[in-house]
Amino acid sequence: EGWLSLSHYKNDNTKFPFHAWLKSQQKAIAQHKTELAGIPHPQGPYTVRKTIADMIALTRGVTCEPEQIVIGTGIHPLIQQLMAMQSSDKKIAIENPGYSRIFQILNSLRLNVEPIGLDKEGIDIEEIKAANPDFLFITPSHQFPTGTIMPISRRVELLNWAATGDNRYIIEDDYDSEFKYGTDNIPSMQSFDQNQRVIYFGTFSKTLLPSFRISYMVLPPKLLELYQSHYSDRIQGCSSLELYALHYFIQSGEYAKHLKRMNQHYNRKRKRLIKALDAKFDNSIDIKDAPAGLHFLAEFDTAKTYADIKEKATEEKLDIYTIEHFLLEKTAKHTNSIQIVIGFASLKEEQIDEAVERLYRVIY
Ligand SMILES: Cc1ncc(COP(=O)(O)O)c(CN[C@H](CF)CCC(=O)O)c1O
Repeated sequence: EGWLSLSHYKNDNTKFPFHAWLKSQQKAIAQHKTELAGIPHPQGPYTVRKTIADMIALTRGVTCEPEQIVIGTGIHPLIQQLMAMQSSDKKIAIENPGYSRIFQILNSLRLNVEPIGLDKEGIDIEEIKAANPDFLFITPSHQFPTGTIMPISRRVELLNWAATGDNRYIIEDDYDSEFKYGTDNIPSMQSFDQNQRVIYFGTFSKTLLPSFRISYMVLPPKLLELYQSHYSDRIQGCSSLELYALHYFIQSGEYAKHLKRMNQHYNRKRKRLIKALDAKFDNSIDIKDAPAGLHFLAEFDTAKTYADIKEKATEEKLDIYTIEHFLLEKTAKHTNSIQIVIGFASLKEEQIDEAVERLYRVIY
């Protein structure tokens, strides 16, 4: 039989309301033929930015004007724009383990990038102070990939750190923050930043579909000025048809309805998967179960190496990513356990038992 996926890459497309999206696209065409005939504002159509600004104010406490929002075709091009307008002597710190793709991109821009370790509350503040970076790239809402939800105390410490240096910025990557299961939804760091030091990043990849390529950043006023002087002749990358469709999808309440449905759906699947894993692996598994997002980290007692695991996973046709995919310095020290990032979004509920069986055969 075919492959099963425990990858964190894919969403569950069986639940996407394609009909509702189609209706939003039809509305976009009916109402915006003039705009569709031209090229959009470099940051994306104002109407769409206003809708996003209103939404994140409500859901994440982000305070911003539509003028501060820059829409882009993913976090990668947005980060590239942000960093390309900085002088090349800037230093960026990034969580390790963390989002290795961003790490690669920042390195390819020949920037000074420094991996920073984590403690149980998230990124290590002592290491940050020692590194003294100009930018700090973090995922406080659900640390990628360990899942840690950064407590408010650590967030305040980081905001104080940012405020006590000139031109220090925190890049808050709030991906998959829309998915919380039974735990309170801590507002964004941007919402309690008093010194305009937080650059807020959001994406529709996790809540809609990653192939839509619709993401955005919220720039503090000073960086917005720099952006507008650098990129006034830039052309927005996203399709205006899709952006206006997004606008109607949100305005019609379909987006909120979809989020509610997906939270319930993912929570049910997550609980069932964890139950099946605990039953099969008994006490040889330690699940770092942060009740958030579309994946969690699990540690397994085994003498196997990461190379063995990868090879066996291919044999078993099980799509999984070990912690190695997220280590920025690619040195997974060999101990008597291995860590795997388990994504549950694309797995169907009826496939859970089979996936757990295969995982067991991969590890033992
Ligand atoms: C930490 C993090 N912040 C943002 C995104 C959203 O990016 P975009 O779709 O461009 O808006 C992702 C999505 N990451 C991809 C799918 F999971 C790739 C994962 C990998 O490279 O391991 C992510 O992990």
